[in-house]
Amino acid sequence: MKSLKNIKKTILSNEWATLHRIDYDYQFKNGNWKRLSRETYNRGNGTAILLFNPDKGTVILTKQFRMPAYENDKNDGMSIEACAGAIDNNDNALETIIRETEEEVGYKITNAKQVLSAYTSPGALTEKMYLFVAEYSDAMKINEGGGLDSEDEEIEVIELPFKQVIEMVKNEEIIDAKTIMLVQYAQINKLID
Ligand SMILES: Nc1nc2c(ncn2[C@@H]2O[C@H](COP(=O)(O)OP(=O)(O)O[C@H]3O[C@H](CO)[C@@H](O)[C@H](O)[C@@H]3O)[C@@H](O)[C@H]2O)c(=O)[nH]1
Ligand SMILES: [Mg+2]
Repeated sequence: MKSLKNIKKTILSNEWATLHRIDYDYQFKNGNWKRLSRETYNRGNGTAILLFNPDKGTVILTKQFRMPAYENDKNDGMSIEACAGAIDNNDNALETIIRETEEEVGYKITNAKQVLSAYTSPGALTEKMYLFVAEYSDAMKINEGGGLDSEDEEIEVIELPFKQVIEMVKNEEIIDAKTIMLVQYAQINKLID
């Protein structure tokens, strides 16, 4: 454990999620102590899943408007991503991703496997993401997906050849980190030929 003491947390904002300022004494390798301050944004942990069909050579992705991406790029703000959802307080990652898969893309899966976990932005976010893969088939489709109206979600479900998705990562049409990690996991582990 790093040498840390006198940790003081102050809430700067507490609406949808919580932004803290954390002040702490930190000991450098040379033995000197210094009081430092970092802001941390806490919206809980998250899950994402790459659904793949080895017979068809396809994967299921989503497309939706993301305000933070719009704010940064000032283009249309549309983001192509693996199906993903935040983990509610009393749920675990597996329960969450099964529910999100049903709500967002309309597939009932039973075989999700966690393959990676990742801090998505450890300099600013407390969020750790649990990344899954699962095989899907047309028979598992139980609704249209699209997300919850009650949460104002408007999610387009897209089924694409995996080869095309690899090109979309290369040409930067897909620039969402969790999605790139999952696509590259699938490539490295040859989930689809
Ligand atoms: N009012 C309000 N609603 C919000 C806010 N932020 C998110 N929401 C809403 O909360 C819901 C969250 O949907 P989820 O499907 O659970 O999460 P997500 O937005 O897909 O996020 C997933 O991917 C993120 C990006 O990679 C991850 O950060 C996150 O943990 C999760 O895995 C969405 O309806 C979204 O519009 C906010 O600041 N204010
Ligand atoms: Mg989502």
